[in-house]
Amino acid sequence: MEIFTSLQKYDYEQLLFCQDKNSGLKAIIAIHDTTLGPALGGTRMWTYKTEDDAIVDALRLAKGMTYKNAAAGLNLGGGKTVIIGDPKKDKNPEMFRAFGRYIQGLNGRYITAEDVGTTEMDMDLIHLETDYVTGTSSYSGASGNPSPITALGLYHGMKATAKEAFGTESLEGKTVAVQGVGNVAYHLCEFLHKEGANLIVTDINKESVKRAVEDFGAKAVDPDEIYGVECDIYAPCALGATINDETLDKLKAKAVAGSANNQLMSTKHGDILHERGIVYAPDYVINAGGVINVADELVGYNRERAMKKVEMVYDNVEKVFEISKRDNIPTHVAADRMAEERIQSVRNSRSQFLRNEKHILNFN
Ligand SMILES: NC(=O)C1=CN([C@@H]2O[C@H](COP(=O)(O)OP(=O)(O)OC[C@H]3O[C@@H](n4cnc5c(N)ncnc54)[C@H](O)[C@@H]3O)[C@@H](O)[C@H]2O)C=CC1
Ligand SMILES: CC(C)CC(=O)C(=O)O
Repeated sequence: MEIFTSLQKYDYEQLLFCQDKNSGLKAIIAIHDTTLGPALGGTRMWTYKTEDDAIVDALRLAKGMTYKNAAAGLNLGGGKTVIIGDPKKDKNPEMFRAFGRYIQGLNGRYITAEDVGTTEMDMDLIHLETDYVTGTSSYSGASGNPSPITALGLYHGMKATAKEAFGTESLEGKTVAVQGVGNVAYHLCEFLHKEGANLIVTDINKESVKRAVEDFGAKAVDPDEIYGVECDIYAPCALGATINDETLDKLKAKAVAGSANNQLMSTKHGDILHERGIVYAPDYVINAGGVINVADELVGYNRERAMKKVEMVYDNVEKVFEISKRDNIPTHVAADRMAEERIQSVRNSRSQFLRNEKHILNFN
């Protein structure tokens, strides 16, 4: 891969490769843009087929965080880490401590949290080496695992999506097809079940499927079947790029609203959803609940205030639909416009993030 060509294409600031032989750490930290503030974004641990796949994932996820944080109104830039390895087999405490020291070396340009494959316990280990970590469990001002709060934001955003697609925000009697019932989607299913929605679920992990079937009366289907099921809303909550050439023609849903990052394989697929009249709630707008919650730690965590901000996911999703209709553009373009306008307005007055005594990180 031509690294600088890739960085220049979407204007990335920094890409770091962190290696620790002792613990087996192989981490890639991508910092996309710090115009709005320090880059905040989670750490994913995953078994990538190639190192290039890991780099591409880190880059795509970091850019998504820039847009997510901007669209959510946070004074934070975008970054993300991927650790190469199997989260079930390759973790050890020294690995996360070594990673924490690399984060500390960035002196606040990057702050981390959980993502797929990492847990509160991992964040606690990172915290032994640096304060630039959120979503920890046992420290004063910690907000814990963000997944249930991401689910809450997603639920609010799904209601805004239902209002746009069906004229009512009620999800009672609606059928939601959930792909991947992990940390976020399990809690989403709980909210949906309480409201009286019908659930169709799938996961490559049979235990997760069993739990959703037993706890919420969900109907289970095989992973490949989820795209073609009769449903009102398709909720992609596993990994990215599941809206692609192959799956689009199978989709029967009238709306797409899920937690996964980078749901569209390419922007072309967002255009096709728009042309077909399928209401798409842009991923980084609807899944911002978790980052909104952990960001509150940076100003002294207050759960009540954080929950109020997470409710705003409804308004943000609604705003995207309004821009989309006003300008007659697909919703993914509308969301990008909303985020880019905010970044540009700040960029006009200052450029890269520079820590100063007025900044959010200097809260005491
Ligand atoms: N955890 C959080 O607070 C946030 C998560 N996200 C995104 O939401 C998505 C889900 O995150 P988590 O629930 O934390 O992760 P998770 O790892 O707990 O859940 C993902 C689930 O998807 C399943 N899965 C993977 N590939 C699959 C496939 N091909 N078909 C069906 N199931 C499959 C996994 O077995 C797992 O149960 C990820 O894309 C993540 O980046 C976004 C914002 C915040
Ligand atoms: C704190 C995390 C929930 C942030 C993140 O990495 C994400 O929203 O994807």
